[in-house]
Amino acid sequence: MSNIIDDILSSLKKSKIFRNRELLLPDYVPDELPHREDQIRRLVEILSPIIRVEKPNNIFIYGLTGTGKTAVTKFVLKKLYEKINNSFIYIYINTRQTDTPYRILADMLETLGVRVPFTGISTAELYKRFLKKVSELKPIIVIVLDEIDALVKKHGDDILYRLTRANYDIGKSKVSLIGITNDVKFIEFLDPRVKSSLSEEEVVFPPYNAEELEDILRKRAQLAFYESAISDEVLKLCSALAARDHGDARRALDLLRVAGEIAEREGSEKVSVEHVNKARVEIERDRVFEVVSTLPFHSKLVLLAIVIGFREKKRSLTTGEVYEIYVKLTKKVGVESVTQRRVSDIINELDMLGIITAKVVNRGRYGKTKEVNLAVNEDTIIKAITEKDNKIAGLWGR
Ligand SMILES: Nc1ncnc2c1ncn2[C@@H]1O[C@H](COP(=O)(O)OP(=O)(O)OP(=O)(O)O)[C@@H](O)[C@H]1O
Repeated sequence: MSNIIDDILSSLKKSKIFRNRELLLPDYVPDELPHREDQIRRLVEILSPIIRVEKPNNIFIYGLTGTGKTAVTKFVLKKLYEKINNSFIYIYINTRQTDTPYRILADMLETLGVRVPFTGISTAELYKRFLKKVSELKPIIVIVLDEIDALVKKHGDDILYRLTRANYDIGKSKVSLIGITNDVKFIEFLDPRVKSSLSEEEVVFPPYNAEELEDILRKRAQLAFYESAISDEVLKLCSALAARDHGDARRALDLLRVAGEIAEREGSEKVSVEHVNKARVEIERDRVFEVVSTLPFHSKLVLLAIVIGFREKKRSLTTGEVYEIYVKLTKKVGVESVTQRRVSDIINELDMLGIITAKVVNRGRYGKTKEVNLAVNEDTIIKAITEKDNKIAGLWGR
């Protein structure tokens, strides 16, 4: 047994592919961010009052996923901090991970050096302590709230409202906010006062095109891979695939990294086009697994109804057929069913997630219905539904 482990460890140690694989991981902030010069310049200009210890305007940053919003923001703040660290402090919080107003305030206080018990104090009290600490400090406080749509969808915009009011509450201009989101529609749902305060300045991150992605990948690959392990063909393929997807640099980097990992597992000395294609399948399978296994209970049942209907009828299904099978499943698991209207909404949600396709068809005097088809591998769906949910696993005889 220990021989197997030693063998694997020593083969990993002597990677022929990666010089430094970590440089391709999503959290790594590279020292160069090609094709984001405009956004970097804008952010530096907006933040420049901190040099004089004056509060910069609040900034609202938006753009699709993987367009470099987080990387650029962290990069700019880190570089500014290296140069002028006595005039400001910055706090970065990803509100999808730190997902309650309590934890957000607690994290902010802890970054400012104030210890906070895990529970036992109210959010209002924490906010008061935060204001007190901020007004005592000399530097400007820049707070980055990444993925703020996640926070607002879960907890409303109360905490944002408080933070946009912080300067009034302490009677000094000390706190600057940077809100980041990839959900452009989200801002419309904000309280108008929060909205206008947060978007004193707006910075938009457009998607990358294939050539830009290729430049980005090439720079990252030079550091992460041995020169002999990577080819132009592979870089071009990863960029083209990610550009087709909507110019997502994260996806391009993931493809390249996973292709490298597959090449390494197979003992190859070079990443090939075939490795990239295998990486595509592996990433898609992981994505489907992640999306499906975290669906709410009734959405899982609806999806299972679609899989069962498909196996029986071997053709696309109507919403009515899906509903019928779904109701039978709810009886089997002993839960109350939701309405047909809600099932129809769930079908739309599954469509938006890319798990199924639901196309409206006109059936003449029978009115309109939807043609429901599966868009991803059936076995991955079943595995994701049954592995994480005992109640549903029973239906499948596991
Ligand atoms: N111009 C660039 N040069 C090098 N790497 C980049 C560039 N833009 C993005 N990346 C890399 O792509 C990945 C995704 O970028 P980032 O997390 O900044 O995207 P995002 O716009 O914040 O996405 P999301 O909205 O999904 O959080 C990261 O690994 C980042 O380092």
